[in-house]
Amino acid sequence: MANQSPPAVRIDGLHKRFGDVTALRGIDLTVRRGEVFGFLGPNGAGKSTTIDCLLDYLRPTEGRVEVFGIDAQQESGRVRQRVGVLPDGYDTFSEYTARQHVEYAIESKGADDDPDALLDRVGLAGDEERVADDFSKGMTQRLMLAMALVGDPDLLVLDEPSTGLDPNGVRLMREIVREEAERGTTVFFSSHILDQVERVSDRVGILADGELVALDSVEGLRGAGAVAELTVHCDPLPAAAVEATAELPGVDRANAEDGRLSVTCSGPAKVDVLDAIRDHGAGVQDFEADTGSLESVFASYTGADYEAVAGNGDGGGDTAAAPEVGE
Ligand SMILES: Nc1ncnc2c1ncn2[C@@H]1O[C@H](COP(=O)(O)OP(=O)(O)OP(=O)(O)O)[C@@H](O)[C@H]1O
Repeated sequence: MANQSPPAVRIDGLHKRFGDVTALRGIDLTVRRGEVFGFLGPNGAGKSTTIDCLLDYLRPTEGRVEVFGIDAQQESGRVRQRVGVLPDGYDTFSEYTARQHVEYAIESKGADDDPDALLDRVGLAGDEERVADDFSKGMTQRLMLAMALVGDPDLLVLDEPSTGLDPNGVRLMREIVREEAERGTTVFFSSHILDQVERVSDRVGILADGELVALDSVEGLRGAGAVAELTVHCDPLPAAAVEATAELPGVDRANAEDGRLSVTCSGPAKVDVLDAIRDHGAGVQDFEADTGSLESVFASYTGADYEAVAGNGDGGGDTAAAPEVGE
């Protein structure tokens, strides 16, 4: 073999136009083997279009996509053999039962999975004989996930996987992503649900208006883009320390009250703040840092209002709640 380990996904100069609409404006992206990659962006940013080019459901206007070193357009059959897909929007075969759907996926891939075990894994034990047409949206999403897992794929592509899921379904989806990642599966999933992305991703790419505007770990993005709120408990707290802090680059605000210094600053300025306080004679007893959520990063890169995006009625369940703020 010429190359032992090409990345899971390599996207070079991907452009896609639909008539007058430019959906992708030159995406360059590499997804490493074994990582969980969250593809984040507001509605219409181009997430599904990118995924559709990766699976050869759409042909790029320009650019190239490779999956495990295989050209996604020239050899889409080979690519699909190694990929499990949960599409954004789906058509079930109305007269087929859940088990028949999974059996169909097993047959198409030439795999030998146990359909009932897969249905059990996605929480559909007991529903094997039911006709998929009778399924709720969330149950259909679970069924599609079972089909995506057929054949133990090397790459799982999940387009808006939380759509229609209740909080338990969202949690299950997260657990399955983690389990798959632990087994070495690469997971590429798109979402505008920040909480979902934040909890499971090794790295995140933010897409806005057809361009990749940020690419980093969740922590890296927070550090680079977010505002930090520091509360530093000091004894003593000399006025000089407060003044010096207020004048630091990256600091917006510094207020002292009852031996507590509250500072609003850019993420990277946090360390300078603590140094300056100590250098000016303050005795730092304790501090708390709220380093901001991915919400603020998302908003700063995309200009999108997270609340508007999260509350767009796609049934994100508990995911629509504000993300947990890290240390
Ligand atoms: N078949 C099509 N014909 C015309 N325009 C299209 C087509 N498919 C997508 N687009 C446009 O391309 C842009 C990107 O759409 P895409 O579906 O990739 O966004 P997305 O990030 O997946 O959005 P969402 O979060 O709403 O699913 C949008 O402006 C969309 O209207």
